[in-house]
This record gives sequence, C-alpha cells and structure tokens, in this order.
Amino acid sequence: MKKELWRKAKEFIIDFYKETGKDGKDAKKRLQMVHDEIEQSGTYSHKFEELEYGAKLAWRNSNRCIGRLFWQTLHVFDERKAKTEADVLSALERHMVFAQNDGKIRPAITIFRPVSEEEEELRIWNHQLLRYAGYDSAGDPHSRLFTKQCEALGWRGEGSNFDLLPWVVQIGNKRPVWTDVPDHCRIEVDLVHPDIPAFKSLQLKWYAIPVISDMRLEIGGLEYKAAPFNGWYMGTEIGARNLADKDRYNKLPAVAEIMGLDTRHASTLWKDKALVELNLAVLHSFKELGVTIVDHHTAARQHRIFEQNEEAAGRKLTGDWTWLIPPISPAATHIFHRSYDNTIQSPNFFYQNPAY
Ligand code: HEM
Ligand SMILES: N/C(=N/c1cccc(CO[C@@H]2CCNC2)c1)c1cccs1
Repeated sequence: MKKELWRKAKEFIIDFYKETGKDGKDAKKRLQMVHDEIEQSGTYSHKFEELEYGAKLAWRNSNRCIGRLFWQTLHVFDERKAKTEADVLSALERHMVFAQNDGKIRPAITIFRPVSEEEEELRIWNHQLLRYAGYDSAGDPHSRLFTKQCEALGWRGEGSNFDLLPWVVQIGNKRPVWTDVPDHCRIEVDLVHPDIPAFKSLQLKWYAIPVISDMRLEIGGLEYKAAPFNGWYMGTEIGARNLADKDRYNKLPAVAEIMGLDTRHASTLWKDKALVELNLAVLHSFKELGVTIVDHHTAARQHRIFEQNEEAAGRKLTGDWTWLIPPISPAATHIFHRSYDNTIQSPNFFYQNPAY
C-alpha cells in the first residue's frame, strides 16, 4: 500500500512541479516532505494548489469528455475540512449558487476529504445533484433505485414526471442525512420550439445544470470519493438521450405525433425528424432563458481546438471515440473521422462502488 501510494504521489508531484514551471529544488523538498508523511502516517495531504491543479488535470484526462477545451477554467472549492452532513449540504448549496451564476454557468468542483484510516468515509448518494425521481409509471426510469432509497429514508415525491430528488449524504455507516433541493437551486427550463407552437403541449422540461456527484476523483494516489463537479449541458444529452431513449422518457413518438409525421414505417425517418426538432427545442429553450448550453457541432469544434492545444503543448492526446462522437449527426463532426488513444491517465475521474 505505502509503496504504491508513494509511487503515485511522486509521479503526480513531479508532473505538477514540471507543468507549472516550478523550481526543481522546491520539487525535491516537497517530495521529501511527502515521502516522510507517508512513512509516518501511511498517507499524505495535498497542498491547495496541488489539489486545484490535480482536479484540472483530471478533467483534461477525462477521455470521454467533449468539453475539455476549458479544463483550466475549473473553479475548485476545497471542502476537505467539512465535518458534518450539514457542512456537506451547505457546501453543495454554495456550489450550485456559484455554478448557476444567473445562467452564465461556471464549471466548478467541490472536493471533500479523501479516504483515510483516520476519518470515516464521506459519500454523496446522488448520481447528479439535480435529477428527476423515477416511479413505476412516471418520471425518469434511470432514477428508480435511488428513488426507492430516498423513500426508505422518509422522502416523498409528488409522483410527477419531474420531481427533483433530495440531496443524500452519508458519513461512515451512520444513517444518511437528506434534504430537499433548496428552492433557489431548482433551476429548470420549460421546452418550447421556435416554429412549432404545439410543442409546448408536450409539457417537457429539464434542469439547467448537470452536477455529477457519484464519481471518484483520484489525484496522486489519494481517493476523493465525494467531489461533485458541474459543467454545462451539450444539448444532445437532453434531446437525444434523456428525453429520447426508450428506457428513459421515450418522447420521440409524442414529438412525431404533434409534428403529424407518418410513424408507420421506419423509412419515413420520423425518428430522425423528431430527434432534430426535439434537440432544436432544447437549444432554443435554454438560449431563450439565458442558460448556457452548447450544440454538438460547436462542442466538437471546441474539442478540435483542445486537440490542437494538447499537440502544441507536446502532450499525448487521449480520448474515447465511442463517447466523444455525439449521438446525433456524429459523422458531421471531425471526431467521427479520426481515432483516439484511449489510454487512462491519472489524475482522473472513475466510477466507484455504489454508495448504497
Ligand atoms: C463545461 C462544459 C462541459 C461539457 C459541455 C461536457 C460534455 C460532456 C459530455 C457530453 C459527456 C458525455 C456524457 C454522456 O454521454 O453521458 C461528458 C463526459 C464526461 N465529462 Fe464533460 N463536459 C463539460 C465539463 C466537464 C467538467 C467540468 C468535468 C469535470 C471536472 C467533466 C468530466 C467529464 C467526465 C469524467 C466524463 C465521463 C463520464 C462517464 O464516464 O460516465 N466534464 N462531458
Ligand atoms: N455536460 C455534462 N455531461 C456529463 C458529464 C459526465 C457524466 C454525465 C452522465 O453520465 C451518465 C453515465 C453514463 N451516461 C450518463 C454527463 C457534465 C456533467 C458534469 C460536468 S459536465
């Protein structure tokens, strides 16, 4: 364990000092400190600037992320001192307020204490801080299991298609503490179409900010199991997956209906026409409300610039083609027509054992 941790810590510290152009002598001193700390206590702690840079590197190393051009703009909140569930819940609220910024979304991450032998593990049970409940015949099927957990903890939804789930925090093996999403964090966008008035009758909406709260952030061998991060949405995530997938909201037939499309034969391409108009409605509605969103063509172009920047910096680009291509019109982007090395680098974000 110690040897492995020292190997990862050393690699990160050396990389951090090199990339940030710090003095080699300082690197050696820091390495000695970290080595001694691991020798004495079996672990070590990151200085804030190491934590901040490590989180940015983790984003830059996220092979499946099309939004990586902006990796250096990530705002890092250091919440390693948070002790109680109440501390955690108020940090989540602070994160949301900072991120939404009156619609001009700011990418941010809040990092709670890492795994250590001295302190109990801290976990956020939510997949995302804003997410709709899933019931047997309503809501988001993706949330059915977590919704049951929330109901077992005493939470009750209204049973609608768009009930926002509570924030659930657990420390150690204590009973998890939950709270309803604060009103001022409940930013949602009602979906309308610029040219199809009947679109409103579908009564569709989606929440404004995606905040992933169930991935593990690894930096220099330390594991941050609670490190919620947000960016802004790419429209297709909502319009081509969340509202379109059969095992999600499955809205393509309803969209085709109000468009008066002939759904009797696949060859009428009614699904494709419905997808385009649903995705156009998503982009239009977010823009009308002044909430940041990016279309998949612009996002692909931004990733292209990221690829060029990495090349210019002399760094090996890594990526996961199967996720980087957007779910609609993939071949209309440069991503489709090139390949990517899917080597997993560290720091990075990883899936982890479900908290419940
Ligand atoms: C700023 C705007 C951003 C956009 C538009 C964006 C877009 C995306 C999209 C479309 C995906 C694929 C998601 C899916 O298909 O379900 C993705 C994946 C991912 N993004 Fe980004 N992203 C952004 C910012 C960030 C930030 C700030 C982080 C972390 C600091 C991040 C980390 C990741 C990770 C780890 C994945 C892979 C998730 C998985 O494997 O399940 N992204 N991103
Ligand atoms: N736009 C985004 N999209 C996602 C980024 C990472 C993960 C996800 C959701 O992934 C789920 C697991 C597999 N597909 C859905 C969505 C962001 C969320 C947080 C920061 S940016």
